[in-house]
Amino acid sequence: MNRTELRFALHLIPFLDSLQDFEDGMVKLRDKRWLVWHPDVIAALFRHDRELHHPPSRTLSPLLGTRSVLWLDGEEHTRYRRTLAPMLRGNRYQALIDEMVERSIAELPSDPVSLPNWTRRLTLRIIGRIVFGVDDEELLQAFTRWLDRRLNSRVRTLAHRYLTPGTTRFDPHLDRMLLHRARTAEPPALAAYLPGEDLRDQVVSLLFAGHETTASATAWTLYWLDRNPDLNPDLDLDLLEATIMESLRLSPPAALAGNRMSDDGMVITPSIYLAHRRAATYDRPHTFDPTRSQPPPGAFFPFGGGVRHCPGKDLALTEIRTIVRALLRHRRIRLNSTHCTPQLRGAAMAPPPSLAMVATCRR
Ligand code: HEM
Repeated sequence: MNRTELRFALHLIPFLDSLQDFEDGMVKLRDKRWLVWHPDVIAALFRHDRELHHPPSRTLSPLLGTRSVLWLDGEEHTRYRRTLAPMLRGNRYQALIDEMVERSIAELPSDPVSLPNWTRRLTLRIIGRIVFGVDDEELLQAFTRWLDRRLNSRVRTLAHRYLTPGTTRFDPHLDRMLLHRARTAEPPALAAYLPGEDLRDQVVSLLFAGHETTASATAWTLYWLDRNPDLNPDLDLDLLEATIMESLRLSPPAALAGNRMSDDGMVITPSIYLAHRRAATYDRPHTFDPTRSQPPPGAFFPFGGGVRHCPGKDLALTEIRTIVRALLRHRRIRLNSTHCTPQLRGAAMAPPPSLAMVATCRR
């Protein structure tokens, strides 16, 4: 591994920050491996996505399995997408989300809680209900413990990736519990529509993809609102939407989209983080400004793009909107947000667990 790749692997965010003035909007990581963020290149890449391959993430595939929808390709991938698209529409679950959010807010103590941990627990409960059709707190806690042991620390993540590459990191006991829940799910729960042969990998992938990023997007939105007390998006839905979008721009939950590979083996990684902070595209790129105008194609893609664009986008936005509005309606929020260095979980960029929220009742 060369020095550039080592910095990419070990210090992703400082490495990306060091590239912010590169006008080309692309950098070679090693032979046949490029990191790209120029909007024209990104737009062209997504336009031709169907002709490209989508190799598995070396960090995530030992956890999510080789059959995960995140890296299946061709006909199999199209079939899964067709099943998932109608099942992940946000308005289908609005009543369920309202009820779960209200309950979680009612349970909030008046003592400080870790904001990222709270949003993670809530979004996992929501996707758990969507996938299995029932609440199973014990199962979700076991899933979180399993995930945390593998992704919670950058050192652990990298040790697994480079010292024991290719080793699966499944927990047979947890897999048995997940499969039992999935096999006994009744329609309209999502698991009831997934084919039996890949069930474990798809269920784990949906639970993972369906909560980590949404949790971090919600926590970042609340963070930016706390830093900009003049904004009052509770009263204005357009402003709330613009605030969420600007938070997704400046603090994208996924710093990188999935790898793309050409027939001759050239691997291209789109950098969401760098595209969203490009000075040639955005005026004052590091300033939080929800009044920005529409960015050009290829400049804003928090949910990726092309044939792999996130199928959970609508659901995620419904969750973020609902959680933020309900919190602002019921509680007065204070965060201890002075030092908020992003924490990486895989390539997901979350606020650190030390970001604490005090939520007092509004009277
Ligand atoms: C704010 C929240 C979310 C963000 C920022 C986000 C972001 C992303 C990104 C960047 C990708 C890769 C796209 C690409 O490579 O072009 C992706 C893929 C995916 N996401 Fe999301 N996501 C979010 C929420 C969700 C939710 C709620 C679900 C529900 C299960 C979900 C399920 C998936 C799946 C299954 C894929 C793989 C799609 C494929 O490869 O065809 N995501 N997401």
